[in-house]
Amino acid sequence: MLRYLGVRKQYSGQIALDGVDLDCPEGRTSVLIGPSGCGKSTLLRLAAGLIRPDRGGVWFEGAPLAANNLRAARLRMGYMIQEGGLFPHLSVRGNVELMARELGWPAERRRARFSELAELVRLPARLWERYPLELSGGQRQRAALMRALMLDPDLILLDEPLGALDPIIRVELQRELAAIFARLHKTVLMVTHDLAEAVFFGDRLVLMRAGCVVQQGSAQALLQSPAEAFVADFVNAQRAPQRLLAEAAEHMRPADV
Ligand SMILES: Nc1ncnc2c1ncn2[C@@H]1O[C@H](COP(=O)(O)OP(=O)(O)OP(=O)(O)O)[C@@H](O)[C@H]1O
Repeated sequence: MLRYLGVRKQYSGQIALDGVDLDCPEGRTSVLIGPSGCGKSTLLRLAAGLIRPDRGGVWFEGAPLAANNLRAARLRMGYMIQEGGLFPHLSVRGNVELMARELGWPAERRRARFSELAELVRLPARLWERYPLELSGGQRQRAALMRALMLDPDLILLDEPLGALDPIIRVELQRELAAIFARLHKTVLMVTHDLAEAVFFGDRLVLMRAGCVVQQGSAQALLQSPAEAFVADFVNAQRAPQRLLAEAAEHMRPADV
């Protein structure tokens, strides 16, 4: 569904992506991991069409993303940027319903979808009319997640979606989101700094370093057969690599074997 071919991207002379080939298959969750600054968010921005590659291309549903098809493609994507990116002058409801309003959804449909999502992310009704500045970081993150999911997109791009949440809500949301993505056959490309979260969500893990993909495949493959020393170092830097391995075995799908 989403494919990067030979993608290179520089920001003012500094290389952010150095020839990335990556396939995000339909109905699967691919998780980007790697050290800070290795290019993970840049990959999401390219998919959302916010920036253009200097070389190579980003393909969505078999067609290269270009000026003439970007808007139609964007309407089928939900994108949540790292800090949430809520508009400060709009309430939670205003932010979440913005695109649906622009597309002419009747008020009743908007409200029904809003309530469904608020329940999913556990955002209490007393916060719905508040402005982003009146929310905690975790509440803002949940509102941003609602906004990304509002139009029921086929492709979901999430940049550290659960990073600001407290551990209990985070674990609950991990479970529910993973179940929803699987049930509704969503294609997801997600960034996380937490390898345990990556193992939990990811059908496919993509480990990056300095603008390049170092290894991609099942969590099991990454943990048990690291392609190079960097992969092993990255895994071993986690608090409980052995536990991750057990979890990876538990979450493995038949297709990954
Ligand atoms: N707008 C920009 N202008 C200049 N350099 C940028 C810009 N955005 C990103 N970069 C640089 O490009 C590189 C890749 O950035 P990117 O945000 O994709 O990394 P990341 O892996 O998502 O990092 P993190 O995990 O810290 O969010 C970094 O060196 C970063 O400093």
